[in-house]
Amino acid sequence: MLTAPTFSSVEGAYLALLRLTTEEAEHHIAARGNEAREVIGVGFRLTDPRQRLPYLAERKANPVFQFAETLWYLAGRRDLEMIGYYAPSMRASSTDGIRLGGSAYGHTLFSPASGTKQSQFDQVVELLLNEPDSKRGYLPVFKSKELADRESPDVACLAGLHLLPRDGQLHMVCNMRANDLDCGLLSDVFSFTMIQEYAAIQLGLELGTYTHFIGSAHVNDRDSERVKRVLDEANSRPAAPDFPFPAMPESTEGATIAHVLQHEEALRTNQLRYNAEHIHGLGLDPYWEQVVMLFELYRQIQHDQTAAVDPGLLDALHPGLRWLMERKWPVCAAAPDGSLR
Ligand SMILES: O=c1ccn([C@H]2C[C@H](O)[C@@H](COP(=O)(O)O)O2)c(=O)[nH]1
Repeated sequence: MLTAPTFSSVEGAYLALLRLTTEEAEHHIAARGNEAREVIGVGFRLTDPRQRLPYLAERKANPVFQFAETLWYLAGRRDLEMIGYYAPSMRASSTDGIRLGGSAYGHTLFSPASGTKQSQFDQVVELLLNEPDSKRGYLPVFKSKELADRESPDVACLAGLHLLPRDGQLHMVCNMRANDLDCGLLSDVFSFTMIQEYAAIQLGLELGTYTHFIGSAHVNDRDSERVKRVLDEANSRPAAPDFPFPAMPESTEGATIAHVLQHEEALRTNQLRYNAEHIHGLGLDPYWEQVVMLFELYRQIQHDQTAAVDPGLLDALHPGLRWLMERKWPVCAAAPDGSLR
């Protein structure tokens, strides 16, 4: 078979790549001081790109960051202020403490390029509405000018995203020059499949397959202990948790993203606090209400000195998101008096 191996969710692909790098690494590299085991030229296909979260207690995926990064991309942003609140480690990638560079993929994709009114994304959507069979719906992200600065801490790892409407479905092929399999892959696949689903809605198409190709697939040596624990968990658990991820509502458009981000900012800056009832009254689709609930829970974790988060919010959360929140932050798994439930 010459197409990439197929998986029904990102978790299967993630585990297969971790096993490959652990057992059959081709190279040992030390680029920019990061020692890593590497395999070159790998890929996989997801038949259901909505199944974009891994349910592995040892991995502790952070759904708050995943949605924050996706919205940051979809809004075409590159400010450190927003994304640094959810991922303090990204501060090190900014040269001026204000903006991100190559890794602000959304800025490249969703904000108008200089001298134009349309973003690359809007141009590709227009192209594909006119000629769905087109092979030109490519969104380049890595820029040749990034090669000029050898000291840059932030060079795009995403080479580009290719949108392919075929038989009523929107397929996407992603090309990455490099992917950190333990730290980068999961958040990249989450955000890129969200961009794919958003694009499918704008084109009036069903969601198709997602194919991911990587030039340098690697695991840093400093992460190898965690990778071992993740693989041990996957090998020893009786069954993988199964929490199907819902579809993005068809009403989703740029204004929806802007609306969710208004609430995001108010919560990030601790100007508002919500309970589940407030969130149900915001006029958002239940899908996007879930995202505001995640931001409110994160506000409680960051800004309130609380022994336990609001149990009403946890009860209103999608069971898969709740499962992840409880494993990521002990304060989400605590009873109101702070003891473990
Ligand atoms: O979206 C991203 C951005 C970065 N990385 C990882 C890949 C590399 O481990 C590192 C970038 O290092 P350089 O290749 O730029 O040295 O970050 C990803 O996996 N995904």
